[in-house]
Amino acid sequence: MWDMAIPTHTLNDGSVLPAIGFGTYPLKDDEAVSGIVSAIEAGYRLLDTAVNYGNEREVGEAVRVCGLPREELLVASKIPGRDHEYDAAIASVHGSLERLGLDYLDLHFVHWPNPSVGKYAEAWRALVDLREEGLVRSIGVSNFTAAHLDRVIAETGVTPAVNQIELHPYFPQVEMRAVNAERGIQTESWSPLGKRQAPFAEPAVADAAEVHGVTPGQVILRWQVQLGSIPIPKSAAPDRQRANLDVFGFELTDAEMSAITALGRSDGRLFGGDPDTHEEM
Ligand SMILES: NC(=O)C1=CN([C@@H]2O[C@H](COP(=O)(O)OP(=O)(O)OC[C@H]3O[C@@H](n4cnc5c(N)ncnc54)[C@H](OP(=O)(O)O)[C@@H]3O)[C@@H](O)[C@H]2O)C=CC1
Ligand SMILES: O=C(O)C(=O)[C@@H](O)[C@H](O)C(=O)CO
Repeated sequence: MWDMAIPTHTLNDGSVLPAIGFGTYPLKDDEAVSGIVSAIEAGYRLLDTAVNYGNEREVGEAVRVCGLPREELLVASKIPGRDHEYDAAIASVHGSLERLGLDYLDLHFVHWPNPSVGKYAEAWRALVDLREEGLVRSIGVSNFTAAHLDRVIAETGVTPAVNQIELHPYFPQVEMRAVNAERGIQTESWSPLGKRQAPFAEPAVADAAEVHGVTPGQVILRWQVQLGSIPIPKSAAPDRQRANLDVFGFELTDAEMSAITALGRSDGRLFGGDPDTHEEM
């Protein structure tokens, strides 16, 4: 599908995702279109957006002007918390398609469970039906715990293909990665570099960077790849976009992997986004 030497993961529905994707938040307007086009030129094929990022139009525009056929790109978006009721969720996905200017999505997520509202299983049922219709190729969830996953599986008999969760060295998600793997769900990592609090100076990261002759960012993304999760780093800068993709030419040792995972801490979440309590409408 894509010509670069990027490994792939086959999902539980048979679809294939590249081992790394491109995060588009908070890119907007012209910076978003040019930034996404340069990411595609660098070799990214999986583009991650959401209704709440307010940039679906820009993502669609980048897909149209980048010069690649639509089918070589994988576009993912997300249903916001305010649209969890079944009909609203269906309308939300149609709205995403309209803003993107696309006739199908490759992947669509329930963005957050918002358990106090308690309707995430309705949004999931809507995605199951939209996949049947062919409007969405693969369906996933984001920020779901084991209990949220088990509820949607029990209610629909359909297991999400992907669970996109916060995952970076300060929050390595050992337990949730196992929860996903036990259910045959592919993990994706949001804020894979740790956003602006990136742990680039941590000795576990900096020392590995020196040993392998790469940057700290590349070490963290390689750690993500070796964990088996799909990171979706965001960068507006073409040089960092290229560097972030260039993580398939070296391998971290078991000791280096463990030392980075050991940076995890109980208060490691970036903004306290605990899926059991965080409300994102
Ligand atoms: N499902 C969910 O709830 C969530 C999903 N997401 C998704 O995850 C994506 C990525 O997460 P995000 O929060 O952006 O965090 P990232 O961990 O991807 O970090 C992005 C930040 O790091 C900088 N950066 C990128 N590459 C490098 C590098 N090699 N060296 C130094 N700095 C670098 C970027 O700046 P610059 O642009 O200047 O390079 C930017 O400030 C989002 O874009 C979004 O698609 C994010 C949060 C929640
Ligand atoms: O970016 C996303 O996908 C989110 O879900 C937001 O929570 C985002 O990370 C944010 O705005 C954090 O303050």
